[in-house]
Amino acid sequence: MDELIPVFVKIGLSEQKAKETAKNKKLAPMLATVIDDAQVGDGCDKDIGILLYHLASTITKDAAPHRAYLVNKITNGDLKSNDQITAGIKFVDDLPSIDEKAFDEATGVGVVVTAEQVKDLVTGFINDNKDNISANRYKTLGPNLAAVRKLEALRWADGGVIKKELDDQYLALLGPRDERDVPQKKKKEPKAAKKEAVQVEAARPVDPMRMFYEGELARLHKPGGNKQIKPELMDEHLKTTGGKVMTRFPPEPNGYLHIGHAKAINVNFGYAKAHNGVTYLRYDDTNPEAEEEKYFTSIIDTVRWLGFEPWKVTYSSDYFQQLYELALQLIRKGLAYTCQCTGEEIHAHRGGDDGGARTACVHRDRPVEETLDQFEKMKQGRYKEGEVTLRMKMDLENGNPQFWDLIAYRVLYTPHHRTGSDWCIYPTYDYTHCLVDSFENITHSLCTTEFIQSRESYYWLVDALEVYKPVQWEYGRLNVTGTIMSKRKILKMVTNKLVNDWDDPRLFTLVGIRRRGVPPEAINNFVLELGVTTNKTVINTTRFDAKVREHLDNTAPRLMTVLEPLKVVLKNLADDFVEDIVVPNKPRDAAMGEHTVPFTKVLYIDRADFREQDSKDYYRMAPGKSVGLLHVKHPVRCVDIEKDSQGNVVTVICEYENDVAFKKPKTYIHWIADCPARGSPVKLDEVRVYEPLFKHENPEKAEGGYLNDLNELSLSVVKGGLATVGIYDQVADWVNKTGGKDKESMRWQFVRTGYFCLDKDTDLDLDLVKKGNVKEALRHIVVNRTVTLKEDAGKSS
Ligand SMILES: Nc1ncnc2c1ncn2[C@@H]1O[C@H](COP(=O)(O)OP(=O)(O)OP(=O)(O)O)[C@@H](O)[C@H]1O
Ligand SMILES: NC(=O)CC[C@H](N)C(=O)O
Repeated sequence: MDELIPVFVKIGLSEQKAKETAKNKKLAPMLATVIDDAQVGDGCDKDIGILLYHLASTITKDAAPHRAYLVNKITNGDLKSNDQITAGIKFVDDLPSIDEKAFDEATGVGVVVTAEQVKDLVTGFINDNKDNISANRYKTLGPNLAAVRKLEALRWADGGVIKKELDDQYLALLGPRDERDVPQKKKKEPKAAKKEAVQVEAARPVDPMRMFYEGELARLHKPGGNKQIKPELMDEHLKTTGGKVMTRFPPEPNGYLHIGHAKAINVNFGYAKAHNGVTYLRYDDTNPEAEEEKYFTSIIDTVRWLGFEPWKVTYSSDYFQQLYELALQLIRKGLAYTCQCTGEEIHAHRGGDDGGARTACVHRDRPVEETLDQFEKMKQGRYKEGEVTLRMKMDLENGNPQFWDLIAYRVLYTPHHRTGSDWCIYPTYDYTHCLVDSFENITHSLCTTEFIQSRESYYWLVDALEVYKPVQWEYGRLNVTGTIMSKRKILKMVTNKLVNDWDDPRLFTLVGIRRRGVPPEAINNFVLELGVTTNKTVINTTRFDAKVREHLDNTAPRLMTVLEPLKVVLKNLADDFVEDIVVPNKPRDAAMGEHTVPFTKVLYIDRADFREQDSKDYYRMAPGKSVGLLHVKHPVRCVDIEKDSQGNVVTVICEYENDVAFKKPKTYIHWIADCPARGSPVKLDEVRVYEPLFKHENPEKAEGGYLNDLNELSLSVVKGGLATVGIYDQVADWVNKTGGKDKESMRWQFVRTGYFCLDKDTDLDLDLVKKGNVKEALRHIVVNRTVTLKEDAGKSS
């Protein structure tokens, strides 16, 4: 693509860079397209050219449909830095359509940070951290530069200006670098000790709570710092709360929680915890049509399972009377009116969609008395559903689509799960959320960024009613690709029986991943380590799996199992030969305990560990070859095979090489003794192996939508698997430690196979286990594969 070189030079790339770029098969055509979009084939300002280059080299597949939009934002001068472009790509990634205001907000369009502001903020930062900087000197410069750059107020400032300011202030505080700042050469340590030191370093946990002390969340106001329309509102608030941080997690009880909610739970409970505050679990139950008892129960269960205890459990419906009384006040203030417009009329009045202006409806100026009368009739059930609403008189001039005459109340005759038929008028989210936050003295109303535009109406309403005003702060949603998270869509899969239920382990509902064996700690660490900023986070399920694996690797006992058994006979051992072998539950971790398994003449190995045709790069069992059996002293050599009438190998005859000079085998495989006297092997009645539920990264964009994108191979059930008797000790141990109620918390690494857990369909008699008879207690064993052993699962997938 040499013909592109001069074009690339014209936009400001050096000759060298242009040549390199032209050689790059992916980047060259993308940059050419971007240049085309920008219509700068004949050249442009170098600054613009560099930005276009950054766009072309970093744009993702999912952001590509919005390429032209981003190009335009660069050429019109809205996006001025690589950082803004990166934020822009992230923002449009996977979006069907773009709201310009939200885009501008997310990318810092129009935000100017002066050198003076940089100076002030850096000075403040240095003052706050003076002790540490004075003690540790220039060693702190790198980490502090990173920390300063993360300050929300400097989000869009020039990186070079920040660095220079920090360098200057370090110099002023510490003077020039001297011998104290020369990095110490590490002393050479003996090999073994060095290895240990590295391991200790790697195992040190990062404090996942750190984001609440630094970064965007650390700069939220302190209780008492949020201005009120009347100062006495704050006095009263502080008197009630004692200055405590108060947050809330407010799910709508219309489905089960999903992994995105784990982020919301961690943010709300985590922020409060980090500041010695408290968190409400508030069921946002203002829509009786979608709510069911089972969802309420599951939500609190899941919050507790994740390790959080609500300070109080409340319901928006607790406040129906209070909300109603405030609605009367709003009407009396002339700030609400009953409206008989249809949904379409309201939509049309809103304007905006096709550039049309907003218009008031004929009901907007009806007399207060008339509204009071009609609102009373709404309450008395004298209107049909959809016939009338109560609307707030917000703002018709404003361009914010979420801030205009929003609906406050509607008529619904579905009985409410808590208030029954007491009410037939129900408040909307826009009316309820901010007021209930206010009643509960919430200090920080933390929610996801799709509510940014609702912030204006939130503040309007509390101020209009002159009640305490919390602060709303938004963080980016967690989206996981390769799955579906929306409750409505999962419900559709459940009702169409495309999955077994909400807790189907293939789903990313929290009950689903819990049943799949994922430990709550892994979920919490996963969401916290992703960080909490206003950016939307899009993560692939494989990244989640990696986190789960990491946790289980440290915590799950090992067990030898074979999913597809192949019989092995050690011909040189006596028929009644039995040796007890002690197997650690986790190698090199004595604290995890051990179990004992018999080693006998007849064994089972995994069929996948045997091949009739040997090859050079194959180290497992094959005719003539010697292979190790895990935890067994000597290797075994395959000397013969027996086949059935169809030519399938049914028995592998081996010699136990206890008589020949020991030679370390290239590999060790797992095995299980056939020793009925010791209860070995233990039958695994069902091993449920899960693969991704959908075929594509983005199931919604698949042809025919997500319902047509299901992977037929997402569940396979293996029957006839076997485990060593170690399973008995491990289950007994787990029951003793945990009580054994949550079966999925019995988790293992099945050696060389994957991570598994006990499924709730397992028949386990806890009383018998407690009486010491675990063998009889464990009657029907069902296990779920939580994750494969490695990302590229190889043979275990
Ligand atoms: N994917 C997500 N990432 C982070 N927070 C989320 C996510 N989904 C929901 N939340 C937050 O969890 C809280 C409770 O949400 P609620 O149950 O009302 O969810 P929702 O937005 O209706 O969920 P969905 O649309 O996914 O079914 C809200 O504050 C919401 O913003
Ligand atoms: N402000 C919020 O956190 C919104 C919660 C609300 N239950 C919703 O998602 O609709």
